[in-house]
Amino acid sequence: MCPETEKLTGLIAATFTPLTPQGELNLAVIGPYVDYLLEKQSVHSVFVNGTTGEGCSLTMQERKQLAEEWCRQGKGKLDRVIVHVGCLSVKESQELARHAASVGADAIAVISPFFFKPSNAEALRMFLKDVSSAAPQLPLYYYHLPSMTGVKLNVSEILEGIEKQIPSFRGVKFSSVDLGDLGQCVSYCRLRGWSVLYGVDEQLLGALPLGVNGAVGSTYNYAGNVMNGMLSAYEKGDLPLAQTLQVKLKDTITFATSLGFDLAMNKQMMSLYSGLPMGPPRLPLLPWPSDTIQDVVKKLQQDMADLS
Ligand SMILES: CC(=O)N[C@@H]([C@@H](O)[C@H](O)[C@H](O)CO)[C@@H](O)CC(=O)C(=O)O
Repeated sequence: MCPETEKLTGLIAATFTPLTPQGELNLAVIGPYVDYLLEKQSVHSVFVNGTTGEGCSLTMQERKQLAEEWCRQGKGKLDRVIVHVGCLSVKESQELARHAASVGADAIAVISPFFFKPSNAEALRMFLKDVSSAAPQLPLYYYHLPSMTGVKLNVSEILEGIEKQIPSFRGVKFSSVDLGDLGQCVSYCRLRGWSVLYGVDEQLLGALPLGVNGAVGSTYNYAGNVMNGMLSAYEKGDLPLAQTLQVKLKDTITFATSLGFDLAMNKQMMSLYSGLPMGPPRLPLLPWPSDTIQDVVKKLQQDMADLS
């Protein structure tokens, strides 16, 4: 059974998946990637095989290899390795959940299936329950990302009574801009000692007064220092500084969006900014020309400079 779980706090990097130029997993990058996050970004936890990690574009075998390597390289260094195990097939999600437990992951997260979508909250709770039954000892987080899944059920509705069905349920990764639903979700989770992690990096500051415990996002791979600064400014009550730092990240994303920001661009930004070879995105995503990436990384460098 899943023990009581300490709350997840602070920034959690949604990791990119390093691929070779030929498009195969490049597991050798993960060791240096762990060190980069810790030493250069002061980010101490990771969320593996999620959207940023192209989890749904990877094979089962690749997802297992990545989960295993992140746990192996992160052992004794990272605070938490959370593995996303959501799949369209509940059986495959169970297999990944079982595997995550066997390699020492700290928690699992599950997105809603998005081809055949759950028709109501109960159907989604049943799906999550079946996944949890394969790894009952691991804390389970529901990963809410309606813009990508098209599953628009309110989280507050999904949470209703979920603890009775899923004893290992410990919270939500909330990647929606619906702050009303977020507030209700936080209120439900807080009463039960669970965590809510916000997933829209460019407006994290807006979610803090509602009581989110931490954040999972792609940009903390390269803007971790600045956003850690934003969190501590908020905690100290220095709102003008927190606002400045938050808007800096938004400025970068706005510029990237004007060029067509997507996961492929994000991944290439990470490679150029960090020096870690993340490699190409996987089809159907297409790589961007290098001059576009140079422009956006120049903007990122300007925005991050002298703020961290
Ligand atoms: C749709 C999407 O990819 N959202 C990102 C954000 O970090 C996003 O990249 C960021 O807010 C920039 O828009 C995360 O919520 C995704 C995430 O945590 C994950 O990779 O699982």
